Amino acid sequence: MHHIPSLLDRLRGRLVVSCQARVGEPLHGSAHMTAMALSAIAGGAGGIRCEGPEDVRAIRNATDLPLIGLWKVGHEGVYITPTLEHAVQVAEAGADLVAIDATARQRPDGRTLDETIAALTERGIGVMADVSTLDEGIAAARAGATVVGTTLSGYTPDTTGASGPDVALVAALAAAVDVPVIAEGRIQRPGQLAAAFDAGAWAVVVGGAITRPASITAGFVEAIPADAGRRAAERGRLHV
Ligand SMILES: CC(=O)N[C@H](C=O)[C@@H](O)[C@H](O)[C@H](O)COP(=O)(O)O
Repeated sequence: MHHIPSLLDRLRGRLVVSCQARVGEPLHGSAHMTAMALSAIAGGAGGIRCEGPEDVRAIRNATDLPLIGLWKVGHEGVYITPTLEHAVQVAEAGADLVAIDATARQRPDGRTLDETIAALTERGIGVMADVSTLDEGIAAARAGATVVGTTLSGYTPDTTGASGPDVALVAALAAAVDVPVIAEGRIQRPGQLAAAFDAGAWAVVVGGAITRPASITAGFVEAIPADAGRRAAERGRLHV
């Protein structure tokens, strides 16, 4: 764990960009995600969050900046790095911190969160605890998590329905735990990132607003007025 203090120092006050594309998305694949990561770094990102051992390995080969790795298995329940074995493989692929689901839900390998965090820290692997509530963050910090992130707020049965980022959770965690708090989830605009830092975030992770061109495009498309086509035609500039 000797590298952890300097790693945290390198993340302090920085933007981490999450570069992820699921199977079936046009940008899926390590070459695309490495290009995405390098683009984010060119823009000033201080770290990268990425998914799956292949992408972690590829991006590790492309940068020395801090890497937060995870492994998504499925879409429901505990799907962010669900087992100890997944976490170890993400670390072996080159992640500096491994993000794991740190909610109070039952884990598929039968290990408790405490056992999982203990087994990782014994191996010298730093843990980002992805939580959805204050209580989960406190429990994860107590169990020895290296950092706590708000990643899962809005994505559990008890916390669904949120629209913007959970800045209140960032503030509550920052007041309650003595490990760094990472703000993550639904940060769409620079002002929201600033608000997360003001609330006490150590670092801020932004994903989709930077790295998901399909949803960025959809946001613009949704803004097209319903009568835009008709009004344009009425202006009579059709050369047909
Ligand atoms: C809930 C979940 O599965 N979150 C995932 C965690 O890695 C990613 O799908 C998100 O993109 C990431 O957390 C960044 O958030 P946003 O893309 O909203 O900036």
